[in-house]
Amino acid sequence: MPSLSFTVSALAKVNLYLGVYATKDERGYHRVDSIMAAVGLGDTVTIAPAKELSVTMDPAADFPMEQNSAWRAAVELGRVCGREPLFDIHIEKHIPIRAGLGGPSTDAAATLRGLCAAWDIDIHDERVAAVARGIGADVPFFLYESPAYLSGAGDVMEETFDALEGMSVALVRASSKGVTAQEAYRIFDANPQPVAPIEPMLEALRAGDEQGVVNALANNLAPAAMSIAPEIVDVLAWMREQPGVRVADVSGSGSCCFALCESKEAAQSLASAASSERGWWSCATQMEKSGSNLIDC
Ligand SMILES: C[C@](O)(CO)[C@H](O)COP(=O)(O)OP(=O)(O)OC[C@H]1O[C@@H](n2ccc(N)nc2=O)[C@H](O)[C@@H]1O
Ligand SMILES: Nc1ncnc2c1ncn2[C@@H]1O[C@H](COP(=O)(O)OP(=O)(O)OP(=O)(O)O)[C@@H](O)[C@H]1O
Repeated sequence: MPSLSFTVSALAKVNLYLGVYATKDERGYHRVDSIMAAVGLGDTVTIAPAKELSVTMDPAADFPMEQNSAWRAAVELGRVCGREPLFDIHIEKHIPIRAGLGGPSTDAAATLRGLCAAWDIDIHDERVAAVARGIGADVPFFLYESPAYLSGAGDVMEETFDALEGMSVALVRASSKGVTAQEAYRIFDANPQPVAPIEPMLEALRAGDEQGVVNALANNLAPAAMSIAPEIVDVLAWMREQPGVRVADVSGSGSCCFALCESKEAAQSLASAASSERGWWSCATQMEKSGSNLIDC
């Protein structure tokens, strides 16, 4: 039995740029260009040695543990590395689901990070990247620095940027059942949307130009998310009117929206007003340098 326990922070992401194309790969996944940034809202994943594998969540999951992204990541990494994943994995959930914030994906990436530490495997080993991609398109992002540009199905690392750390962000999600990525891509196929040019966002990130990032924010999956969860339209209109908001958009497939704010205070006031005036889930946070981090071992 391995001897060490690990605690890993599993942060959420927002998409600063999402360009979905109608073309698909052999799995039926759309070709996308995705630029994601980690934010300070996160789950906490604790991994402790045990006699057999188990995954628990707080609040408790309403689905079998074998379907948990963390379980799938542990089993698959064990298989490719010839190890038995004998761990209790416990996830303290804070990231809302069906929100486009990458919750299940970051939990899987945090599990991979913890198991790599336990088994002394380089997190950037090609086997780990392949396992990550097999669990979900967003998983590889959480193994690298943030922000990052990924191509392919949104799972092939192209470039990371030394930019935006600490930038204030507010997250708002109207209460509803949310949107799954699968549903959003299905609606996109029925009505494909044009892709915004990616170069202005890449140039802004390379230059560390915050205003350039604000100007280049784009997501052509947002109309699909809005048709599934029409309350997004109301949330975004409201956010864009709030003081200190530089820009606001849908994160990935939604239904969570995010605003890049002028200050920490602006993000905090927006989040409190969203909850107190509108009854929406909200969070004031900031951009972080990496989507998953070992915080204790
Ligand atoms: C919307 C985004 O979150 C933007 O970052 C991602 O593209 C989705 O990433 P994800 O939730 O990790 O996606 P997965 O769990 O791998 O896939 C869920 C479903 O989304 C669709 N999917 C996902 C990614 C992609 N490039 N094309 C797709 O068509 C597929 O129907 C897939 O069955
Ligand atoms: N660790 C996990 N945390 C939460 N949900 C999980 C986890 N593992 C598997 N799931 C399943 O994933 C479903 C949510 O998937 P979905 O792709 O809609 O997530 P999301 O939060 O929108 O993330 P993304 O931004 O990556 O699309 C849950 O209803 C649950 O059945």
